[in-house]
Amino acid sequence: MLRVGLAGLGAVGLEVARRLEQGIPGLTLAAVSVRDVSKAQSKVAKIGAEIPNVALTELPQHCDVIVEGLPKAPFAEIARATIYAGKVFMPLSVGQLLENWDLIDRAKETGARILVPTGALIGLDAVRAAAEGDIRSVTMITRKPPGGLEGAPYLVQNNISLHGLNEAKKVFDGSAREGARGFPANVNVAAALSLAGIGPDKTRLQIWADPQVTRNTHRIEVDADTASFSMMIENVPSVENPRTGKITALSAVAMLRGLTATLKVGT
Ligand SMILES: NC(=O)C1=CN([C@@H]2O[C@H](COP(=O)(O)OP(=O)(O)OC[C@H]3O[C@@H](n4cnc5c(N)ncnc54)[C@H](O)[C@@H]3O)[C@@H](O)[C@H]2O)C=CC1
Ligand SMILES: O=C([O-])CC(=O)C(=O)O
Repeated sequence: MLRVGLAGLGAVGLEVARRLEQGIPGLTLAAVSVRDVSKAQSKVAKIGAEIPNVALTELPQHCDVIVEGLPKAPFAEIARATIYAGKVFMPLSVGQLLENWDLIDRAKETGARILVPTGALIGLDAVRAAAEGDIRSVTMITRKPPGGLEGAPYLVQNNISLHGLNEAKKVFDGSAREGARGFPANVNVAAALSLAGIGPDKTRLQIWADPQVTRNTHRIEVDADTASFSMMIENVPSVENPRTGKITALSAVAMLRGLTATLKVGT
């Protein structure tokens, strides 16, 4: 049995916990790290009892694989602990991976692996395949309801107000790296896309605050020597955190399932 640990039990962690508790062959939920154990227990009864709640830095001692579903601030703590312990690290806060890039070299030394799920996105298999050839450009255009973008550091720093918006407004146009830094709770998908393709500085990103959309929408356009393709996903917001598409947690579940599956489909 592969022992899975969950860092954070919000929209992503909670759904992964529920799915693991329902049963995934070859995987067991071994430990969690949450701040409010009684709240977690009200959602998944075994937490705090059969499933221990431990400090972030201790989680890797109990597990083989850690799924990270935290806000930006505690990311580095669990990422470092997992990678230093030589375990498998599955981050959802992918933008923070760009901010802690030394971890890749550290993982090479310790034997840790960093597996980034497709998350709230689409088609990273095609982007990775195209990257084996020559990709000329990758552009992502994200549209979110204004409320989902409120409070983003880039908006605050640039005095961009979304109050009373009644038509779509482009609030960012730049690289995936700058976008992930300025909107850490919104475009982890752009960071993942950039890592699958041509990197965070060459991947272009636009972010629109759009009062007409109710779903977080990401459109990707790729131009490569092997193919040109465009893809779009409209994410149903999760109940626990409307900024996070429901599919995000399920992408992590699908990746976990692939760790032990006999038949694995997709790149
Ligand atoms: N890669 C992707 O495609 C996507 C990534 N995300 C990112 O994934 C991450 C998780 O997203 P959600 O589950 O929606 O976030 P969330 O806000 O619903 O949950 C985060 C949880 O972490 C807990 N937490 C905070 N500090 C903690 C600490 N020190 N120790 C233990 N727990 C702590 C909070 O109490 C909360 O329950 C976020 O960074 C989000 O931006 C979200 C959507 C898509
Ligand atoms: O759920 C989404 O559509 C994307 C998202 O929040 C992120 O990438 O951080």
